Order: sequence, then C-alpha cells, then structure tokens
Amino acid sequence: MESLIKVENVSKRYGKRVGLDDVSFSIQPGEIIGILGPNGSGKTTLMKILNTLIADYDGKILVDGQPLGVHSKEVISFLPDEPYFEKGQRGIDVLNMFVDLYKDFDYNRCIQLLSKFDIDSHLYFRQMSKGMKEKFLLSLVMSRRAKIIMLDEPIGGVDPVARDVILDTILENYDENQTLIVSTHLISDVERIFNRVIFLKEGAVALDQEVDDIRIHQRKSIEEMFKEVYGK
Ligand SMILES: Nc1ncnc2c1ncn2[C@@H]1O[C@H](COP(=O)(O)OP(=O)(O)OP(=O)(O)O)[C@@H](O)[C@H]1O
Repeated sequence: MESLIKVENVSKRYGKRVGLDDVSFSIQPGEIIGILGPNGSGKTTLMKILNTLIADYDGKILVDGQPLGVHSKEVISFLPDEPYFEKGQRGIDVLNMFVDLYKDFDYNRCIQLLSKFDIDSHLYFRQMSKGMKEKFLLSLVMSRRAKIIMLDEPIGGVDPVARDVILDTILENYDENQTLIVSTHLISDVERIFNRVIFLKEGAVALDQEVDDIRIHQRKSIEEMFKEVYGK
C-alpha cells in the first residue's frame, strides 16, 4: 500500500541548534500515531514542517503521494501548538472562516463539540481562558472530515480532568478512515489511544514501534519504554 505520509531524511537546523536530525518514517492510512518526546525534542518542528509553516529544511516529504503544498493543506486538519486567534475576534468569526475555507467542514459536528465543551462561540477570544481557546480550536479542527488529523499538544494547556474529556472526544470524533497523529510530552495520559508511537530524542527518531509490540512482546507500557529511552 502506498504510504499516506512519507518523510525521508528530514533535517532542520535553527542556526547552531538542531530542530530535526535525519528523520525518516512512513504512515499508512488509518493509523493512530503518537509523536512523543520531552520538551525540545523536535515534535513541533516536525508538525510545522508537515503543515508548511517551516519551508527551509533538508529532505523529502510526500503527503498523499504529493509534495507539500495546496493538496497537503487540503488533506491535513491541523491543530497548532498555540491557538492563533486575535483578541478582538469572536469564536463565531473563526467558525465562519472554517465554513468558508474548508469544503470538508462538518458544521453540525462542530456545534455539538462546542456544546460538549460548554463553549459559547459568541465570546471574544480575550474573554476565553487558554484552555477554552484550546478546546474551541480543537472543536474546529476535529470537525473537518480530512484524511489526516494532526494535533500538536492537544492537552498541553488543560487540567488533568479536562485532558481525559479531550482525549475521549478525540477518539469518539475521529472517523475510522481518518489517520490521527498526535504529539505530546504527557505520556501517561495518552498512552491508551495510540496504535504506534514514534519517540523523538534531540531531533532524531529514537524509537518507532507498534504499541501492541511494546505491550505484548516486550511486556512494557509506553511510559516504561519512555523512561528507558530517555533515561528518566
Ligand atoms: N525558532 C527557533 N529558533 C531557535 N531554535 C528553535 C526554534 N524553534 C525550536 N528551536 C529548537 O529546536 C529544538 C526542537 O524544538 P521543538 O519546538 O520542535 O520541540 P518540541 O518537542 O515541540 O518541544 P515542546 O514539547 O517544548 O513543545 C529545541 O532545541 C528548540 O530550542
């Protein structure tokens, strides 16, 4: 089967600092993948490159058989690390933008998610807390029926109870024909959701393994594996 995402020998430097170091992997349709690693390991750099927010990198990337560009933006619904809202905008303004921009946007699903998170889309972003803004944007991103859903730290800014609600919402609202890629450093909260994990360490792939393989054959939890790889 042709890979949905193919990343080949991708490196990115920020001056002397290493963002990514010769990263290669392929993702097949329908996988649920965790991109895991501690702060500064390269998760956001990878997500930004895949979503054309960083253009100067080395290596080759194909998404759905095509180089990054108009098509990859069409097939990837992306939740960035930090919401990009203007304080003077209301939720409903951005919701309407999504309706106009994305043919695959499911308005009814979005309204349901906002109501589940108890978010009033008529509020201005300056009236929303960080967690509310994250939930608002997550509702928009999860409402696109895109081939690929890519979430950069979706639970980073919310309290532990809200984390579980968000993870359940992600799992309940992704379609089986979608591919889900989630980056996080909060391993213990997310380990139940993935089929496969890719660990990044100092910008390089330190482990790329099926979760069943880790659990059944190596008899370890992802958290134990994480501690082993990162020596924590
Ligand atoms: N704009 C930048 N300028 C210089 N260095 C950067 C820049 N962005 C990232 N880096 C460096 O690249 C490396 C990877 O950072 P990145 O943000 O991709 O990590 P991360 O795994 O997403 O971290 P976190 O979990 O803290 O979000 C770090 O060493 C970081 O200091």
